[in-house]
Amino acid sequence: MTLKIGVIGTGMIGRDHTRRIQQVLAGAEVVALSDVNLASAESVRADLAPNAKLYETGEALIAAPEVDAVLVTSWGATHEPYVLAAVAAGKPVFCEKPLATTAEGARRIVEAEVAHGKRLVQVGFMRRYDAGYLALRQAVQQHTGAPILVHAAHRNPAVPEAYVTPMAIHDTLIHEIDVFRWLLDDDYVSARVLYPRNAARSHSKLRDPQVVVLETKKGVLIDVEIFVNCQYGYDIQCEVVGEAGTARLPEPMAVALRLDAKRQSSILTDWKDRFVASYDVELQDFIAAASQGGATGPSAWDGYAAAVTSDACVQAQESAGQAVAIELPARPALYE
Ligand SMILES: NC(=O)C1=CN([C@@H]2O[C@H](COP(=O)(O)OP(=O)(O)OC[C@H]3O[C@@H](n4cnc5c(N)ncnc54)[C@H](O)[C@@H]3O)[C@@H](O)[C@H]2O)C=CC1
Ligand SMILES: O=C1[C@@H](O)[C@H](O)[C@@H](O)[C@H](O)[C@H]1O
Repeated sequence: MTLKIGVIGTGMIGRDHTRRIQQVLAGAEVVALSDVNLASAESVRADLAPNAKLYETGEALIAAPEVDAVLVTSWGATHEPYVLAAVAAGKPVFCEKPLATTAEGARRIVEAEVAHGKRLVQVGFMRRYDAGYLALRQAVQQHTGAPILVHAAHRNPAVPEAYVTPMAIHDTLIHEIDVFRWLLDDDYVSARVLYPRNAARSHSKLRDPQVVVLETKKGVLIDVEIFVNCQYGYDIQCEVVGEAGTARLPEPMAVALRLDAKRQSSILTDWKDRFVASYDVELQDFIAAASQGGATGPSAWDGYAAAVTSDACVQAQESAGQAVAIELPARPALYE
């Protein structure tokens, strides 16, 4: 069976996911496209999916009889209504992060899915599929002993002028928020945010870098540096300190050069290249589960937990170093 997918939002990642479905992955085909900017959908159709039908609205695409499953890759604030519409239609839906821009919005999706009685939603937390993070998790489970500390960094070379302080949480830290719950099999109890002086390349609406300190239920302390104008590259770092030893996220493969009296190797600059294989595996996983009418991988509950945590982190950004409590209600049985 070929899974017939409709894509809502054909910008940077919608285009890239369409490319992987059409050219890299097996078992699926993009049959429908929609974007508020129809010219963008038209261009993706011309370049990648000539047989796809264009829809003026995401709602019409979700309702279309030829669409078996939906990809939501539009702007974050538009995700919630599309995911709710897909769940109401009983269609599996892959939603890029964030699941919703507020915890209440994500909670509404959890409630709709629980009422439906079966998982339909996968959230685009692709790091869970990254070979490096999978190896790190195995090392933590088998070798380091119980984790005590995590030191991490999320560095982007540069961001556009429109990127402001809370986006460091909603847009960027959200990946760490999810991956550390998964890596440590734990949940958060509090968040703090600390600021050094602003980097010279920043501006009045962006505190950069910043350090987020998360504490977990099991007592692990996690410090994450977010530095989105670090200039030198796209650099994701993570070290877990356990009772018996430490484990570090592997560096992406890079040729080791000895040249001009220096040892050197390149650092990536684009998140698309850093996680290219993980995006492939997460979407192949979606195709497999959606072909059976369901969903797997990062769930709506994970999207909700991330939204609750990111709301607390944004509050902590405004609380001058004070800890902000993080509390989740009981996890519904659907997500056990
Ligand atoms: N997992 C990951 O590593 C990444 C995830 N993302 C997430 O993917 C989403 C899209 O990001 P980008 O592709 O970078 O943004 P983008 O701005 O390049 O593309 C978004 C597209 O959505 C369209 N759009 C906006 N509102 C819409 C609506 N109501 N209905 C239909 N289309 C609408 C826009 O016209 C645009 O073409 C965001 O939620 C972002 O956080 C983005 C980059 C990486
Ligand atoms: O999701 C992503 C972007 O939206 C975000 O802006 C970047 O900071 C992240 O590294 C990337 O993975």
